[in-house]
Amino acid sequence: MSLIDISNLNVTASDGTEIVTNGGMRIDHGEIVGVIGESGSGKSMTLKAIAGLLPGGVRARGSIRYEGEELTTLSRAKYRAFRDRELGIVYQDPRASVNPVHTLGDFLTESLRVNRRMSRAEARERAFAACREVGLSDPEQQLRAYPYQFSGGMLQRVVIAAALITEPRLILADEPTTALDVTRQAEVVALLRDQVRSRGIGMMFITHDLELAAALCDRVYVMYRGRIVDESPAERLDESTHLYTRALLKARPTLERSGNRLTTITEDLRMRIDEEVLGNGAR
Ligand SMILES: Nc1ncnc2c1ncn2[C@@H]1O[C@H](COP(=O)(O)OP(=O)(O)OP(=O)(O)O)[C@@H](O)[C@H]1O
Repeated sequence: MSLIDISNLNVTASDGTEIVTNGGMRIDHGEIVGVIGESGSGKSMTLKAIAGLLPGGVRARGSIRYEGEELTTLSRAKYRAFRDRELGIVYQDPRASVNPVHTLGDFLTESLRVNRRMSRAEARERAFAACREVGLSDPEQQLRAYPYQFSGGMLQRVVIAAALITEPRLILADEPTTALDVTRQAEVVALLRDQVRSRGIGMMFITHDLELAAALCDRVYVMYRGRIVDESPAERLDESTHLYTRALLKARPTLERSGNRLTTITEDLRMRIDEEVLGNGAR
């Protein structure tokens, strides 16, 4: 049985606009699954549907099973308990995940104290260990600090520590390195990969970056206009025959052809992709 098994997922905005159409996806135990696609293709909304964190007015229909348990019918309270028990979530901007007026120690220990009812001392011990695991050298001092005292890369390490501290079995990572400078990006990806692999847990990793997805993931889904249009083992992504995946591969910025990515997907090509994917030209 897969860790996560999604079928017929439809995510709809309050005005009826379809955001995700007939989504189907699975993540096996211990598997790192990439989701790639352009901005607005529905990657984050798929993640939020799994986490039960869709914005107000946005609805999900269909089936999302976690080890066979249907999530879409859970009450709010049960969904919250499920998230706390099973999921770790890492977003793009670490500053949006933390409370600027709370110390990082409070941030890291809050869910342990509130949801796991750990004593202050026990939660602090756990937080120290979690900090060391993500490469923070002086937890004693760092846990007393406030978010503004940390660089983006260091803060993302703390957010990853917080995502792992409750020992989840699935990490949902939404472009976790996009907001970081290039030198920090590789470190944070390596940290996530090492932690996920050594714990044998699953991860959904959303990215715009095809090369990163190919290098990090076991399997990759490609999304276009709310639809999952292609799926490939990561090491064979380069060989995909899907028109859109081929267009993404061609549009990759290279050293010779740097600059705005995806500029080589021309309107003409887009119309052909729409015809193939949607069956009837533009939506
Ligand atoms: N609160 C909302 N209500 C209605 N529609 C929304 C809402 N938030 C986002 N959308 C729409 O849902 C679609 C998918 O957005 P989503 O954030 O999942 O895309 P994405 O692939 O993650 O893009 P990005 O890479 O830019 O984050 C977009 O067309 C977006 O405009």
